[in-house]
Amino acid sequence: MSGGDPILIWGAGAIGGVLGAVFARAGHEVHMVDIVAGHVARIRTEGLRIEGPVETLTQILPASTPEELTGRYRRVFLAVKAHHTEAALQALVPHLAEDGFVVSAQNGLNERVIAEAVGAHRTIGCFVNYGADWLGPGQILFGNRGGIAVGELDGSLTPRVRDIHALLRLVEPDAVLTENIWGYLWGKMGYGALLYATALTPLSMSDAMERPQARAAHVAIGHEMMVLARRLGVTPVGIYGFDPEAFLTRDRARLDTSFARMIANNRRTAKTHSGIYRDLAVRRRKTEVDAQIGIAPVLGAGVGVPMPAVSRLIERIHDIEEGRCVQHEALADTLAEGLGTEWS
Ligand SMILES: NC(=O)C1=CN([C@@H]2O[C@H](COP(=O)(O)OP(=O)(O)OC[C@H]3O[C@@H](n4cnc5c(N)ncnc54)[C@H](OP(=O)(O)O)[C@@H]3O)[C@@H](O)[C@H]2O)C=CC1
Ligand SMILES: CC(C)(CO)C(=O)C(=O)O
Repeated sequence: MSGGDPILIWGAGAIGGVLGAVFARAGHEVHMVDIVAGHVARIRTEGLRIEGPVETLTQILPASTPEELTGRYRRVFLAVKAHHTEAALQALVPHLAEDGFVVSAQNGLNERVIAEAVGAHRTIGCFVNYGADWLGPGQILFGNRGGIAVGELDGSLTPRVRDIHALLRLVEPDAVLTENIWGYLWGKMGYGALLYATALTPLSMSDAMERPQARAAHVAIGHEMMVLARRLGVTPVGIYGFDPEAFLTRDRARLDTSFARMIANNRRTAKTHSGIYRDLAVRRRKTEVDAQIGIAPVLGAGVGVPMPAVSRLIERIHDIEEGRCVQHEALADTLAEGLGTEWS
């Protein structure tokens, strides 16, 4: 057994499942929590199987539903979808030790919500970009390696964040310990918004990003996000080929390079479609849109940054969620039309 306090993973799906299985394989004591009873049962009997091109492993782990869980934990990873964060926290907080903290292994700015619930001093920020899919009870596809960054919200390099960084390096050897976690989270807000645009289509992420007809919309969406980040005083960090400066300045050559890199990276993954696409087309359920990129237009309104293309994107995702339209190859193409923000 490796040193350190036991680790609680709250949300044992694609992201949390990979974390828990890899930590446990390295000898850490890990407890998994999930609301899907059949998944929990499989994890503690036959084990959690991680499969795909990155690596294959099976770990039998202690696991519970939130109702079954007992005890208090110091090291907690939260890996539920962004719109489940508040509900998860309600059940999680009684299990958080006095000196415990929650690491958000999620997309979006959930650190704000977690800090509201448990205090900023008990919240650690984390950016995750490896690709994974929950395939069924006890079974997760680890589709591709991807960036991970972890940092305290105030940028300080504390012993506990160094400890979490060391853990995350078990999953991604190049995981970064950062003094600018908000920069990574906003980099992913920009890139993530593009993934929402790709999910308006049935195409793979790379095919959707490659369509010239969608380029103006993609640029407008990324631009609005990066203008907002800057207005909020954040310096976004480039991730997975997404170049914040290219989207901020809309420099054509730099954008071409950025798109080429995002497309090439997404061609190398066994996870061809985003989690958003899977929610819409495979799992047929609501996406994280409101809790993830939906907060951007609200923040934008507060600081005078209009976000018309992002707002249209959010409306289109709602249209699909609520059955008013279906995914279509050209659905993203018109998002920037007539806004005067077209890229030329
Ligand atoms: N998958 C990926 O490749 C990536 C995902 N992310 C982000 O990581 C986060 C997690 O996503 P992902 O792992 O894909 O999601 P999954 O749906 O695969 O896993 C989340 C798990 O948490 C469960 N859950 C929901 N509510 C609760 C609750 N209150 N208490 C305990 N468990 C709960 C879910 O059940 P149910 O399914 O019934 O809701 C599900 O089993 C998201 O923010 C996502 O955007 C970031 C980078 C890549
Ligand atoms: C596609 C991916 C893994 C980012 O690369 C993602 O964040 C998602 O599926 O939501």
